[in-house]
Amino acid sequence: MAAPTAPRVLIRADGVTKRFGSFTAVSDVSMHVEPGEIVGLLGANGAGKTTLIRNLLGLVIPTEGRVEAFGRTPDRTTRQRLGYVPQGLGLWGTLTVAENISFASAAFASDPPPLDPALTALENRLVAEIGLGLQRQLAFAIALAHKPELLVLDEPTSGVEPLARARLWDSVHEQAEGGTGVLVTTHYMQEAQQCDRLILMSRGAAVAAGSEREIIGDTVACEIDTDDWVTAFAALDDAGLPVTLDGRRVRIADTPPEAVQRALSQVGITAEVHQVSATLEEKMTVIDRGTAGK
Ligand SMILES: Nc1ncnc2c1ncn2[C@@H]1O[C@H](COP(=O)(O)OP(=O)(O)OP(=O)(O)O)[C@@H](O)[C@H]1O
Repeated sequence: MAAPTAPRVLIRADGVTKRFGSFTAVSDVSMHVEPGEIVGLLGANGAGKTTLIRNLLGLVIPTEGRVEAFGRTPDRTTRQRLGYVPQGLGLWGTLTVAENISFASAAFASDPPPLDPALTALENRLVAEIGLGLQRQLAFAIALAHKPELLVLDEPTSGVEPLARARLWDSVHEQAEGGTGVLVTTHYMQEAQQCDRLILMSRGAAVAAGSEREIIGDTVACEIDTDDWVTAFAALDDAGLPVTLDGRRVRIADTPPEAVQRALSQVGITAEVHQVSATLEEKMTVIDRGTAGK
């Protein structure tokens, strides 16, 4: 019987560290993306997501470790096989919509992408003069025009209104269903559910990986039932506990109920405290607190 073949890896980082002077922006990160999967790179601002992507694309050279795109060191030929939408979108503001498309089609030897009628109507307008939402749509259409095997999207939904955000995720899923691998960064933890696999970054390091469920593991949070949620929140915050608000419900991750009750009793609040599974956001807070000062 033939040995099973290893899944084809589109892009891979192996022990990648990137330093800028004495500052370590990415610390010993290993990860990969396979065809047809959506891998989410999650982390707060400054966690190192963009720097990792820039290493993977060959735009900066790792200080240590190795990156591979389509089985080789990233270069101009590997760039032809991927679609990249950077945070700044990578469009030419002083060229028209049509000129941006021609430029990209010439660079990638591809046909012009099909455009939404709203964009077609603005073909002769300078990109700098059209709204950010349409600019994002254009950047996305251009990134897909040459039918990339891998799509790399850096914060594609940042500042995007909810409907456009949902449409964008639909397009991402459509690409993945067609076999394209997707690497997407976001600092919106709610978007984790859109991904097949997550990598959490904190202060340059990949601190957790897996599905949302796997990453949360058995971390729990306390939920407090009280009408005086303002006082409760302030008291728990003053006690240095990782307190968050879910609507008007006060939650504290990774803290024993007794410690919560103690902090509440200091301000004269007696409330029921239930333990529930932590959210991904809470898990991230717990991890961030754990890595603070390291
Ligand atoms: N060229 C550079 N020189 C010095 N420091 C840099 C450089 N590029 C990035 N950094 C620093 O590296 C850290 C990680 O930045 P990076 O942009 O990778 O984070 P991020 O997770 O993508 O966050 P954001 O969502 O805000 O872009 C930041 O502290 C940033 O200031």
